[in-house]
Amino acid sequence: MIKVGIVGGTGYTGVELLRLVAQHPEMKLSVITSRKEAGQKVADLFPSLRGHVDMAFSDPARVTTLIDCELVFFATPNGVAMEQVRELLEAGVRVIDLAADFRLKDVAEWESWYAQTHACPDLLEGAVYGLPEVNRDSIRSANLVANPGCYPTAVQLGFLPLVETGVVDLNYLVADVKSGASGAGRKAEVPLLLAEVGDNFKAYGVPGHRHLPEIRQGLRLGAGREVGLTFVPHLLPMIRGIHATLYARLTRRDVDLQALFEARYANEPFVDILPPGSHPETRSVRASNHCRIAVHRPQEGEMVVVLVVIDNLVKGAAGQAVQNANLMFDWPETLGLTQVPILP
Ligand SMILES: NC(=O)C1=CN([C@@H]2O[C@H](COP(=O)(O)OP(=O)(O)OC[C@H]3O[C@@H](n4cnc5c(N)ncnc54)[C@H](OP(=O)(O)O)[C@@H]3O)[C@@H](O)[C@H]2O)C=CC1
Ligand SMILES: CC(=O)N[C@@H](CCC(=O)OP(=O)(O)O)C(=O)O
Repeated sequence: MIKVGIVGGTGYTGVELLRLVAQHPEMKLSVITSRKEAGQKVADLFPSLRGHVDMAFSDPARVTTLIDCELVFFATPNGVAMEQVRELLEAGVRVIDLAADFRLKDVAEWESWYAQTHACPDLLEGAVYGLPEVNRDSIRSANLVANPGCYPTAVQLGFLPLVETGVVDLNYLVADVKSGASGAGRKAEVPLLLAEVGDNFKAYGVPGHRHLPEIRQGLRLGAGREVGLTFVPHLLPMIRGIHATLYARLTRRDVDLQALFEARYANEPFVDILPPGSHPETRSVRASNHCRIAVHRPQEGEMVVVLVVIDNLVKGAAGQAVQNANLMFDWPETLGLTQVPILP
């Protein structure tokens, strides 16, 4: 078993990591941090973990045992991991950052979207973008993995079969994506109150959302050229789940889209291409690491519509991080990730 640390264990992705690490046969939780809850027992704060996690939160400013871990997950806000990663890497600790610090290769682009100066731009080149369906081999040998964002996971998995094969107009891709409120993190903010999110529905970030450059970077690499993308996120009155509706114009009419998607993901343990005519639901992936995709060509016209669902906290964050860890430590890729989704 390897020793695992989690920095930021009281957020939604940190608690989801705790749930998954507690069930993982090769990981032993060694450190879990929180500034606000330091000294508190994890199971007192999160009773669902009673009997599974017998440990207290440590103050990240005082903890010295992270460097004794083989693997540290950062489930912290953007800008935290980049301040600490160098020391961990130099001590031989492998790191998976669930935030965005190492996702963009272009430091100027990162600094303009995240409105911060990057603390270690020299580490960007060696960091591996942790989308296993694209970078599996590089992830295996990576010491620093940038876990993708939740929206970027759904949008890239849905568009990649189309852009990699060049069967759509790459100048006009449209991603209309909806997220549950847990995507915004566990914080006390008025827009996240039940009376604001509940029985309500709205778009946000239309002029520009920080996931736009991340998605564009991934699609550009898949297509081998720049892509034009309109990305519009929405906040749904539900807790978990992302639903992406993706639109593109076909440049080839003779393509069998169902066969294309099935072939692209034939060996992927967590990507499920649904039968023709399907409409995936977010609850079909709730609390699981699966991504379910349906591809449509309405009225046999020139538009392709791809529907993608993931759980933002699992395939969109903590589950994907564990999938990456499985690759890094040469374990079966599905180890500890075989949970069946929860219905209803
Ligand atoms: N929610 C989601 O669906 C997804 C989130 N992500 C990303 O994952 C990261 C975590 O997200 P989420 O769990 O939602 O966030 P939360 O806001 O819910 O939790 C953040 C956690 O980080 C800790 N923290 C905050 N500031 C610091 C700091 N300066 N140093 C150390 N610890 C700190 C907090 O605890 P305390 O303040 O007590 O220290 C808390 O445990 C974010 O970068 C987010 O963008 C990625 C994909 C999906
Ligand atoms: C619903 C909601 O608010 N979602 C978040 C995205 C979540 C996320 O985790 O983004 P990073 O990992 O890139 O920080 C948002 O739009 O800001």
